[in-house]
Amino acid sequence: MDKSTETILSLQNLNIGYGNKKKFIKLMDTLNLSVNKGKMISLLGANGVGKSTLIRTIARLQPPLSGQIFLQGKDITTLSNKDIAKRISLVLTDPIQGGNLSVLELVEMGRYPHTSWSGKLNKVDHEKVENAIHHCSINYIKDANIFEISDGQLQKALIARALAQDGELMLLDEPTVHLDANNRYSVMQLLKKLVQETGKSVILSTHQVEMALDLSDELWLANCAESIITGSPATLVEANHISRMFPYLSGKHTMGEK
Ligand SMILES: Nc1ncnc2c1ncn2[C@@H]1O[C@H](COP(=O)(O)OP(=O)(O)OP(=O)(O)O)[C@@H](O)[C@H]1O
Repeated sequence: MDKSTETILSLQNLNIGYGNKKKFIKLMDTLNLSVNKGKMISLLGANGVGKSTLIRTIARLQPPLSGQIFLQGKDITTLSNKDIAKRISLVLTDPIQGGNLSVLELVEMGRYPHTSWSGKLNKVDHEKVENAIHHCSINYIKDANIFEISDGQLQKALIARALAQDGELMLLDEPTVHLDANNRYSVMQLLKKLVQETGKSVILSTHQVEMALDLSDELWLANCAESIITGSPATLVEANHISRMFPYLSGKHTMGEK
């Protein structure tokens, strides 16, 4: 099979939201989407539209209301937690639990789904950790404590942990939140570089519309009233979906003329 068209993720008739006996909130309806190998996808949409919920559902942190999710052809409900962790690397915005870790130790945690019960890292694990640190250009802080480094550096360390985990799919919920403009750009560029150099697929949620337009292979536009609209940035700009959803950008951003 041509690797570039290999489907890593497929969502089939997926409905997401929250439901219990008292309350039922459907956020996104009948999602039929797929992600190919080596693609960077940005998930855009207003506050509360359900971006984090979608990421959490794909990562199996919460169940869908209905429908199915396939990871490399396997229904995720049939996979063990360890299998999921080997296939999906997740970067959330939650504060890190775990106390007094160095950057190196944080990145090493990415290998835990691959180690035996002892949790001991072998030669391959150490190589993957070194590689991830190298790719993310954080060698200079690898011995620093994670509480001593800046938010931008920590975000890169978390991405390195996800890379060391070596899942085919990286899911990141607002990876640039709390970062200054330079660091937002540098983190998004890092993700782009990783997609190009490692062939991983990335889905990230963000409110950084312009950077997503510049760097993504595909956008998923989540809108309360409709199902997700997908396409390349150029296609979605041309079809006026971007100007309709983000009117503040009007006249400021058309593809190729910034
Ligand atoms: N555990 C929960 N139970 C019920 N409703 C929830 C729960 N968690 C989130 N919601 C609701 O689901 C909706 C979507 O939340 P979500 O965090 O997925 O949105 P989002 O698009 O990521 O928003 P933002 O851009 O602000 O981060 C919100 O209205 C939120 O209040």
